[in-house]
Amino acid sequence: MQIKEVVLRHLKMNMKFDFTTSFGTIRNKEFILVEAKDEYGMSGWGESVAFTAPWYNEETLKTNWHVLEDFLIPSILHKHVEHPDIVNETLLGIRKNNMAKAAIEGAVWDLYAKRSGQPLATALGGQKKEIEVGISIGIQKNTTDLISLIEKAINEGYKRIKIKIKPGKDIEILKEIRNHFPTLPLMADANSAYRLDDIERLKALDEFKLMMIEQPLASDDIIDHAVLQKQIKTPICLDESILSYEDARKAIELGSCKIINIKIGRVGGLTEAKRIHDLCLEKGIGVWCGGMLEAGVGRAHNVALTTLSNFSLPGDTAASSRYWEKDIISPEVTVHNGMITVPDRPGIGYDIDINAVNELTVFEKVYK
Ligand SMILES: O=C(O)CCC(=O)c1ccccc1C(=O)O
Ligand SMILES: [Mg+2]
Repeated sequence: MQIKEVVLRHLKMNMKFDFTTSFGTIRNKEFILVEAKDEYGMSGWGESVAFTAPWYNEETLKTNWHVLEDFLIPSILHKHVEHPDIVNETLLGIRKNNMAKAAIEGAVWDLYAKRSGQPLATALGGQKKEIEVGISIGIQKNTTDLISLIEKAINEGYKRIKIKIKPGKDIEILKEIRNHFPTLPLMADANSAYRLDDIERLKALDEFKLMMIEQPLASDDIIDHAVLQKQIKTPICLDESILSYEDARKAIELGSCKIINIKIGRVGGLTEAKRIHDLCLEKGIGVWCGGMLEAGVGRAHNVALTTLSNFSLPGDTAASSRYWEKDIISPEVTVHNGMITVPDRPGIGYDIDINAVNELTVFEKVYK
């Protein structure tokens, strides 16, 4: 196929809630939507998960726009693209900037799947017809609020609950949660808020029988995590530290984690995400699909990826309606009893609500 035109749109969407993690509070969602058109005028869609501030990682909406406009779009525009697997290879001259790469690669994957008349999930090799999902709840002002949010999520059927923790907002809170919900599938995400010096505090979390603790130590670390894993019972799941297949290989070899949270944006696209998934399957490492508060396009990509066999743990892909009054896709992503039914139409399998997209777009630019 030939990519004849790419449209970048900067969208602003109101989120239903503020999302607080150990690194800060995300209030509203601004992101880049990528539309790639082929020689027949057919469109594929991708979404950048970079936020406006470089808190989670170093990328931002503006750095993504720059990298897309000046490097990534010129490197694929009017080129012959046999298969989306080669997109990242073609873009290899560019280091990191994984969220920018994933956004354009995702659009090409959607286009490829549509052209070949198959759902994106099938094009990726996924077999599941429905996927299990959990929910990620931010840090709350008080534990009473947190408990009631957890209760609501359980009643909605979510298969596991993830809470955000940091030093001082951990042991007491988890104790309270366990008092209310002794057997709840529960995990905690620290977003790099601890250091090895906090080891006693981290050991104290073992008694809560968490499914895992996500990214307790530094965002670029795999050495200290290996030291920590030997001293705590709770399985460590890495998020921020794993940017590629190579990172995953090294972390697994060192024993830095027992589980990996795969985020398409963080690893530079679906092709790399699939490679990491396959490696983890071979090495007996559990995987699940992380979330970045995505709008509909990114959410649809997460659904498709999660159909691969080794996504054996519930991910963070909650229903569209949890985040948005109205999503940019139709139908929206819905969750029943903690399950999402995988769409069986070609490509991402959800239509783009172009009126909604136009309403939410603050700036757009066409490249051809
Ligand atoms: O609901 C979601 O999309 C997942 C939310 C989440 O946990 C998260 C959201 C923003 C940035 C980082 C993370 C994370 O997984 O660490
Ligand atoms: Mg995380």
